[in-house]
This record gives sequence, C-alpha cells and structure tokens, in this order.
Amino acid sequence: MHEFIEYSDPAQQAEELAAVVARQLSDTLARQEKATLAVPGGTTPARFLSELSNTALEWNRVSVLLSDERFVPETEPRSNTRLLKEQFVRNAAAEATIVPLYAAGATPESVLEQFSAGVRKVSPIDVCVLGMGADMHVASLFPGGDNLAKALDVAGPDVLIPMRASGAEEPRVSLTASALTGATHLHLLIMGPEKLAALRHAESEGSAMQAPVRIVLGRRNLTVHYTNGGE
Ligand SMILES: O=C1O[C@H](COP(=O)(O)O)[C@@H](O)[C@H](O)[C@H]1O
Repeated sequence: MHEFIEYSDPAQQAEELAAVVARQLSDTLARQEKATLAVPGGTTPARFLSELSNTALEWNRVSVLLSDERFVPETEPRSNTRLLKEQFVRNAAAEATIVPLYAAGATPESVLEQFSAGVRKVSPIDVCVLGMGADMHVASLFPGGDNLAKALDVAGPDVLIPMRASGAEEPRVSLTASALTGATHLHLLIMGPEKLAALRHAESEGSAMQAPVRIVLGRRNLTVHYTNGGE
C-alpha cells in the first residue's frame, strides 16, 4: 500500500516534499552519472517547485521533464513549461536541463516522435512527482480522453501520447502510464478537501479508465502528500 502524509499547511508540504525529492535525487546521483525528475504542471506545484529550486544539488546532472503539457504558447498562464521555467529552472536549479514537451506552432502529433526520443533518452524516471485533478486525472490522462486506453497500457511501448478530452481545455501531450509507473520513486501532490475526496473515491472503486490516478495507487514506491490548504 502507498504511504499517505498529511501536512499542516502548503508551506510545510512544499518544504518537506522538496527535501525528500532532493534527497532521492542526490542518492541517485551518488549511484549514477545523471538523474531524471518529472514534475506536474497546473496550479498546485508552484510552491514546491520554487522551494526545490533553492535546494543545493548538482543540478547540471539532472534532467527535468513535465508529466504533461498543454499545447498553448509559453506566454499563456496555462503553459506548464512557463510554470517550470518561472518556478523551478532558476536559483540553484538554473543548470537543470529541461526535456521539451512543447514547440511553438506545433501540434502534439507533429512533435510526438521527436519529443518521445527526448523522453526515452532520460528514461527511466528516477523521481516522479504527479498532481491530480478533482476528476482524478493525473498528468494529462483524463477520464474520457481520446487516447486513454492506449495511454494506460503499463506494458506499452509509448512514453508520450497526444490527448484530447472534454475535461482538458486544449490539446495535450502526456507521459504514458508505462513511462510514469516505471519511475523509481513516485509522489502525488494534492491540496484541498475536494481532491482528498477524489483520491478516497479512486482508492475505493472504479477502473483506471474512470479514475486514471489508479495507475499509481497502491504502489509501495508511492507517497501521497496532502494538505487541506490554507496558510
Ligand atoms: O491539467 C493539469 O492538471 C493537473 C492538476 O492540476 P491542478 O491545477 O489541479 O494542480 C496537473 O497535475 C497536470 O500536470 C496539469 O497539466
């Protein structure tokens, strides 16, 4: 069964998750030349990413990729790449290498092969932090997504997949279940009672087609990091 940790507030959640992730990356770098970190987009991880960016580590040996990207220009507030650049690839972490999941003017399909090759080069992921929507999506694996069945194949050959879904405002690319669940360390970062209720629901019933977060639930290498919110 996965571990569940509740924090008193978002500041404590961000600090403690950043410390764990940094320690896991540092342990990885003690064993191998390079390490790969995957992080979520959306609204929840900003504080954690900012905290992690201030942590001392040999970031020039770390590749960082998003769990998924929304196909909007980097100038848009919804761009996950923008979040990554603004909150993480700066301070101590300025030397981390971003694995791109977005190109201006492209479609998910037109860059899929090129970006998949980039993801494969840094696979398997050493530390993977995921967010979750209240609809129980992780990365851009949305209930009802057009490529969901293929994306959920944990033994499948694909690492990246285009995704369109009514719950997603724009076309996406997402790491697949096989890429995500191949990570050595998994973390799920959630905030607020609505997401806790969604997590409890996903834990208790349904399939991964209905609740894609189930691809990671129950795994012994998963830790859920929860705070109710507030300061
Ligand atoms: O669309 C997305 O949603 C999830 C959750 O985002 P949040 O804003 O509710 O924190 C996120 O994990 C994913 O990376 C993002 O693209």
